Amino acid sequence: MNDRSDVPTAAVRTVKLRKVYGNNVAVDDLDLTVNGGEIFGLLGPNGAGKTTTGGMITTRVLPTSGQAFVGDVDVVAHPAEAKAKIGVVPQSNTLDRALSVAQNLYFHGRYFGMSKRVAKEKTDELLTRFRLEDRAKLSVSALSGGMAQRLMVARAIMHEPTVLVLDEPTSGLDPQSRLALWDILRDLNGAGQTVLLTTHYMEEADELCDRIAIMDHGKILALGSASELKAKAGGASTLLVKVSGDPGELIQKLENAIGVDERVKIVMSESGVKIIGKDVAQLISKVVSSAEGLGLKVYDLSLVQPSLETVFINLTGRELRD
Ligand SMILES: Nc1ncnc2c1ncn2[C@@H]1O[C@H](COP(=O)(O)OP(=O)(O)OP(=O)(O)O)[C@@H](O)[C@H]1O
Repeated sequence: MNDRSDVPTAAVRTVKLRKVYGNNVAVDDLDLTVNGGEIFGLLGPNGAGKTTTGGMITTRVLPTSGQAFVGDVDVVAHPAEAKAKIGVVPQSNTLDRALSVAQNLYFHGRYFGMSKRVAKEKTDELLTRFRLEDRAKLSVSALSGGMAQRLMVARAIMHEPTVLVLDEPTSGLDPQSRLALWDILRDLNGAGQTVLLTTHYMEEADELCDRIAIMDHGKILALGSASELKAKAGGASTLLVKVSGDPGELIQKLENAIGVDERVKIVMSESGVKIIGKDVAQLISKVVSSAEGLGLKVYDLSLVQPSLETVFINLTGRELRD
């Protein structure tokens, strides 16, 4: 007997979800499931299609084809119903500058059908919870970036959505505000809130997310927990080499000396030359002699353990960063 009554409905599900802009396939037949109660991260470089995916799930971008569901609600067929189940924190500041901090919350509550009394109570509760009570009467333009972001999260969860969707939530925040926001998201999730976020910060995905989908060119390249993804990279680590002089020459020479294939990849990054592979520690002497042969001085050499960055480079041959 195939009794599926005990299988919980996914918090978010996409079926062959697709968005095409002109000739550009921004999201390419994406099948994705976010389980209730998890923090799910879409990790990828700029232009991977993360924002467009989030936009389609949150009804702000119309799919070219395919479907997206929040719970069992089809977001294209029933956008109003879907919106009530979704809390959105967009990439840019969308707080209403004509309103005070408290009013931004209050009117959001009213918009979602709360009575004046309930909207007022909820506003006060959220201002306290997000440590904004002493700013309640101020204009939102008086808030720091971190505070504005906290207010946007407070506003997004005010109507108790099934899923909280955040697009690059810590982009542009200082490190302290970033950590504070991670704490807030962990607390919310601890209280049962399902979270879907997009990010191009591998640390953010690594630290925060239960499961991560690595995305590039509109497709998911790999999916799993951070440790599962790192294990999939076959334990590849990174040898980071810094030389005085032109590292381009060194890359050329190393490619000849080491032989680059699917087991070893060499990329140039801002921080130096990265050699990625399983046993790269064994290549140290070859790297040093290659550099010396070119008259380049190696002034730093370090071995970096597998990270999501390694996973991304292994999958694409490119760096995750811009
Ligand atoms: N409104 C639009 N019109 C035309 N092309 C678009 C539009 N929005 C996105 N694109 C294109 O779709 C692709 C995916 O963009 P998207 O913004 O979803 O990526 P992303 O991974 O979220 O990157 P970012 O972090 O820069 O927002 C890119 O090639 C982008 O140029």
